[in-house]
Amino acid sequence: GYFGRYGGAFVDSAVAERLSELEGAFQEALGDPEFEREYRELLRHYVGRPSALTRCLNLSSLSPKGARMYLKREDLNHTGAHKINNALGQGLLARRMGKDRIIAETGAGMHGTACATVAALLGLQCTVFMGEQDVKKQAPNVARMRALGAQVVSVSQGAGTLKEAVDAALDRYVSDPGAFYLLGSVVGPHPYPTMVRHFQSIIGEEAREQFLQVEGCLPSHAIACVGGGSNAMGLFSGFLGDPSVQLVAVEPAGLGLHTDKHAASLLKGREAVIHGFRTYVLTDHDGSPAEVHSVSSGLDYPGVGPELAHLKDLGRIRCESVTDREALEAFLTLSRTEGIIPALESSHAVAYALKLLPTLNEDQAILVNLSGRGDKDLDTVMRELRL
Ligand SMILES: CC/C=C(/N=C/c1c(COP(=O)(O)O)cnc(C)c1O)C(=O)O
Repeated sequence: GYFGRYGGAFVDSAVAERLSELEGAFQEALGDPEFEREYRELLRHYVGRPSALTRCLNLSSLSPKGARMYLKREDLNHTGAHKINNALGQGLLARRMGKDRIIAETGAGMHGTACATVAALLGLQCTVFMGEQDVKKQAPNVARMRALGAQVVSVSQGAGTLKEAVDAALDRYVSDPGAFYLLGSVVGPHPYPTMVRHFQSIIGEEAREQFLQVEGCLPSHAIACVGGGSNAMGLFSGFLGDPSVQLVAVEPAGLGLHTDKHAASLLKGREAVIHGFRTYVLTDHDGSPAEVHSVSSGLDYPGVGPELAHLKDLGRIRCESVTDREALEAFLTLSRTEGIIPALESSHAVAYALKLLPTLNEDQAILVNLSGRGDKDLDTVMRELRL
């Protein structure tokens, strides 16, 4: 369960026992054609895959030398983000293991909504832990989770954001041995980073085929925002074998990397253990996870996936960042130029792409993961931009 020096499972023996049972069930499911068939059938007929690859015709015209920009439309999936790809896969695994209740963490509420959706579909009980700050900031998703029958537990500890939601979910996992923890990103103890990457790899598999079909060549850059790293690993996994494709991980610079109000774990973190795995962590003076900040709840996390940490050390991915302000501006630019309202998380990838596009020439085309839709963020954007 290691990616170079990162990953592993730093948990007590009782939890280690359950994680190895989980890994066994996952490996068995991978070997069962029936599991794969049912997963792929639901991706098609329930999630609505393959998700579109949309060319930004108007934005592309902004690039003086004719470079083109494409969006992988994970915002068009059922529930409005990439999170459903993973929630569905793990939900099927939970049912296969005979579990009747799932627990989850959420920040933006997209993973929580995906879990509540899959629980309704598969007849499972669902409890979602959510920081009280995010309960306020992503209220539309709290209503959606409750409408879908999930119990949403507000977490008041600490900053009341994603880190505390994960803490609370892990506590419940320990105290309730019958619960299945449906973890929402490529983080946490082994096998979660491997399992979540597997269930998100459909993104890169489709995008590579679609891009070759429409452009007749590979993208010069594949760009994704990074919170825990699951939409990025999903996209990147389709191109790891193509060294000509520059993989760009875009982190939240919040109020600036020179402040402590950001969540750029890859760019500014140091090696440490968080939530049972070793990775780049933003820590405070005593080495514990620092309080972090991003305008987008889904990127507001002090850790990052171990595979991304390893790919950074290998030099296989480029780590970039954009500020809250740049993400908010990109939210409006995409909405008003292409008629597509992106999630604030995804707006970080769009903001970087908009800076990159003018520097490219007519034989280059870039691919941006539009990881989710921005309805949940409208109040925040209207307030922050005084619209
Ligand atoms: C699992 C906690 C993260 C959540 N969301 C993260 C997120 C992210 C960042 O998560 P990763 O892809 O795992 O880095 C990107 N795009 C959208 C639309 C997101 O909602 C959530 O609770 O919905």
